[in-house]
Amino acid sequence: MSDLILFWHRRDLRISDNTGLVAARGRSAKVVGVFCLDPQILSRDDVAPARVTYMMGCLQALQQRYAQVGSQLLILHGNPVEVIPALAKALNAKAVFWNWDVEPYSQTRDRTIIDILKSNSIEFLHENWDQILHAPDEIRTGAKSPYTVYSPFWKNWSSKPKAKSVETLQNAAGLTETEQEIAKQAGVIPLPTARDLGFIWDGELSISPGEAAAQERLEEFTDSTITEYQEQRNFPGVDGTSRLSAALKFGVIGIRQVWEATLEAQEFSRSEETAASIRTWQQELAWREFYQHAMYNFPELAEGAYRDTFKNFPWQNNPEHFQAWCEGRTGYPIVDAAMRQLNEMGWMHNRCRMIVASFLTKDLIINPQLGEKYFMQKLIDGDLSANNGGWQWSTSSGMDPKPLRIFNPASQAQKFDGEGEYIRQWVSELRSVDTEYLVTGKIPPLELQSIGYPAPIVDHKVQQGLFKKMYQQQKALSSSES
Ligand SMILES: Cc1cc2nc3c(=O)[nH]c(=O)nc-3n(C[C@H](O)[C@H](O)[C@H](O)COP(=O)(O)OP(=O)(O)OC[C@H]3O[C@@H](n4cnc5c(N)ncnc54)[C@H](O)[C@@H]3O)c2cc1C
Repeated sequence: MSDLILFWHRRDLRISDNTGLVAARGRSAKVVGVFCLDPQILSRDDVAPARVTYMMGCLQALQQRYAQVGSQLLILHGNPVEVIPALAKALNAKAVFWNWDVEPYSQTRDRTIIDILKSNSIEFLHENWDQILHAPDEIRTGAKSPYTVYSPFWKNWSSKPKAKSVETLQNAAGLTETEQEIAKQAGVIPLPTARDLGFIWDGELSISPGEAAAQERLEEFTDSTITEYQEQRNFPGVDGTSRLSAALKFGVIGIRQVWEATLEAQEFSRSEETAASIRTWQQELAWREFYQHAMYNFPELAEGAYRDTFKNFPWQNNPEHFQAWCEGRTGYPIVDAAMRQLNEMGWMHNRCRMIVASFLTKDLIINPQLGEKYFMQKLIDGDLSANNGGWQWSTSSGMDPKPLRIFNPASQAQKFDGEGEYIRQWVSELRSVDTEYLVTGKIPPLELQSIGYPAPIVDHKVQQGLFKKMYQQQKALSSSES
C-alpha cells in the first residue's frame, strides 16, 4: 500500500506544470488534492465576488481533473491551521506537500502549520517556488540585496536560465471509500458555489474558469495577439492583451509553461517588431515577479507607502469625491469609462488602471489605500503584490526612482482612445457626444445637462498645482525629520 500524500492547493489550481504536485507524485502513487476555503480570507471586506466566482469555477474544474487521473480534490472550510493537520491526522497521511507563497499572511499561516505537522510527526514539503520563475533569493544585486528598481531587476532576471515546465499529473491513486468517509468526518465538504458562500456575480468573467480555458487563452494569445502587443497593449478599446491575469493569480496555468510559449513565439517571429512585442510581454511577466519579490522582501509594503514623503501625507479623502470615482461619475470620461468597466467586468485595462489611480491620488488627493482596497473588492485578478505595486507606482510612493508621475486624463484619452471608442463602450450617456468633447473632457454645459452626465468634479490643472505644492511640503518635512 502506498503512503498517502495530501497536496494542498492554494494559488496553483491545476495539475499541469505544478512543481509541488510533481514532487508529491514522485514520493507516492497515492496523491490526493485538498483545498481549504479559509474564512479569514473570505470574510475580509476586500473580496471581489468576480474573483471568488472564478476561483470556485476553477476548483470545480480541478475536481474534474483529479477525477480523470483517478484521485480526488477534497474541500475543507475552516481555519487551515486547524483543518489541514486534522485531516492529515485523520487520514493517517504520511505527508502534506504544498508550494510556497510570497504573501505575509500565507507565510505566517504556513509556519504555524509546519509546527503542528512536525509535532504530529507528519512530513511536509513546501519549498517549491511554483508561481514564479525565480525564487526571491535568486535575484539579488551585486551587494546581495533585493532589487528596489525594476530595470536592473529585469536585466538580471531575464539573463538567468528558466526552469522547464514539469509534467502533468497523469495518474494517481485516490482515497478508498472508507477513507472518504473518514475525510467527511474530518470536515471534507462538497464543493460549494460562490453564491453558497455569499458572493454573487452575474457578470461575464474576463476568462472562463479552469485549466483548459487558461491554456486555450495562452495558445490563442501567443499564436497571434502577442505579435502586436507592443503597439496594441496601451489602447483600452482594443483587445490587445492576454487577459490571463486571473489565471496567473490563481495559478490556473503554470508560469513555466507561459514562459515556454513566449520562447516558442520568439522562434517563429519573423520581424524585429514581433520580437520586440514578445519581449515586451515577457517584461510584463517580469513586473509580476518584481512585485512578488518586493512583497516577499519588504512585507511592510502591504501596510502603506514605501517612501517617507508619502507616509504621513495629508490626503483630503473627500467622501463624495471617492464615491464619484468608485461609481464612474467624476465628469472625466476616460476615468468614468474605466471605473464602469471595473464595476461591470471585474477587470480593467492596465492603461486605465494607471489613469484612474493617478486621478484618485493626484487629482482627488485621496489616500491610495482606499483605491487599492476598492480594486481588491472588484478585480477578478486582484492580487496583493501586483495591486499594491501598481498603486505604489501610480502614487509615486513606491520603490521606483521617478519621483512624481501625474497623468493628464485628457492627454491620456487623446493618445490612447483617440476616437472615444472605449469611452462610448462604457459610458452610455456619452455615446452620441462628439469625439473631440469626449477625449478632451470639455463637454458644453448644456449638452451635459441634456445627457445627464456630471460636470468635472475637480479642475485637473488646479488640483495638479495643489498636489505638487503638498508634495513639496511633505518632502521638505520628511527630509528634515530624517
Ligand atoms: C493600479 C494598478 C493595480 C493593478 N492591480 C493588479 C492586480 O490586482 N492583479 C494583477 O494581476 N495585476 C494588476 N495590475 C497590473 C495589470 O494592470 C494587470 O496585470 C493587467 O492589466 C492584466 O491584464 P492582462 O492579463 O491582459 O495583462 P497582459 O498585458 O497580457 O500581461 C500579462 C501578465 O503580466 C502580468 N502583468 C502585466 N502588467 C503587470 C504589472 N504592471 N504588474 C504586475 N503584473 C503585471 C499579469 O499577470 C498579466 O496577466 C495593476 C496595475 C495597476 C496600475
